[in-house]
Amino acid sequence: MSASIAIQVLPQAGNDQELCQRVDQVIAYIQSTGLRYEVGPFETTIEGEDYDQLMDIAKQCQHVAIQAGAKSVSAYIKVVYQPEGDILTIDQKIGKYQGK
Ligand SMILES: Cc1ncc(C[n+]2csc(CCO)c2C)c(N)n1
Repeated sequence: MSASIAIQVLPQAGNDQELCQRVDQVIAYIQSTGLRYEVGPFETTIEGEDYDQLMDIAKQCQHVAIQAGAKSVSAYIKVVYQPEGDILTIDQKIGKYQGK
């Protein structure tokens, strides 16, 4: 595995329900990419072999939040990248905590 990103998207919203609806649309977009991902209460982690693809997905998440009705959106993004492709995977990091 070459890269992983964790992205927290915070769309502007009038209440928690609106916030959740907008974050849900961002997560649906992430699901549609077909990459391995893990949703958490603060952020979603995505991993893949193509660093540029992951960065494009991170960018597109902002557009999806705006399309979902947010007037503005903040995002906090963490990145791990290793061109040789030997990073720890999501499963290697947290599988042991999920009873896998
Ligand atoms: C990309 C991204 N993934 C997860 C969260 C955390 N989060 C906030 S609200 C919510 C539930 C939506 O129904 C979740 C999972 C986030 N902020 N941004």
